[in-house]
Amino acid sequence: MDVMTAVLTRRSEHTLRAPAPDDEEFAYLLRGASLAPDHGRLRPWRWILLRSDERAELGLRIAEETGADAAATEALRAKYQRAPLSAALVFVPRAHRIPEWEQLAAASCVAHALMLLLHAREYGSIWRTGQLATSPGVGRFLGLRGPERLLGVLDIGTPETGTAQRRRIPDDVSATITRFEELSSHRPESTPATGDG
Ligand SMILES: Cc1cc2nc3c(=O)[nH]c(=O)nc-3n(C[C@H](O)[C@H](O)[C@H](O)COP(=O)(O)O)c2cc1C
Repeated sequence: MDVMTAVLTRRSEHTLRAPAPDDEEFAYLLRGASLAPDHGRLRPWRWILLRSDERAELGLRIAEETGADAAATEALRAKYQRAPLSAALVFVPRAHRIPEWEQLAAASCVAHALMLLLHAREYGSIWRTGQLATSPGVGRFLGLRGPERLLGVLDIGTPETGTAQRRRIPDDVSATITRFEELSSHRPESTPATGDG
């Protein structure tokens, strides 16, 4: 699959079944994704893979925190078992002259590269955040340390409908592009030099 096709046909997949990549295949794909732009090559991220019952724990931690009743707890438990693999993306900011926002951008780039590589292998994925990303209980469960921050999980598996070339027509985003020469006519006049300087 060429890159443009991958970009045009990837979708966030809400319904994911087995199989998902095993640990070895995930590591292989991540190795490729790790070549995404990364100022300073700081690799400010790490991943925690959750499978089977481990995923349910995410929902249970949120249920504990929100005081969910039995039915809501069960719903949360099921919610976080939707996909065969949940790959938690942990942002690991490095103490470095490269500002933190650039490191966060690098972590986002690696996630997108990974999603495209998964898609090219006919896996589906969706980046999920919500309560999960801000829950202190989930952070403790995942063993986050110091300044680390959970950026969410990539749910990964095989899309129910297959990845059959659901090519999309991209929106017209030309209005977001300005040619510099168009800007210049609106620039304020430079103040003429006065006085005897
Ligand atoms: C940082 C981030 C967080 C997201 N969190 C969620 C989420 O919590 N739940 C969800 O259904 N989708 C989530 N998404 C997926 C977006 O909703 C999705 O990418 C968007 O609707 C466009 O759909 P597409 O990926 O199929 O093109 C997230 C995407 C990003 C980049």
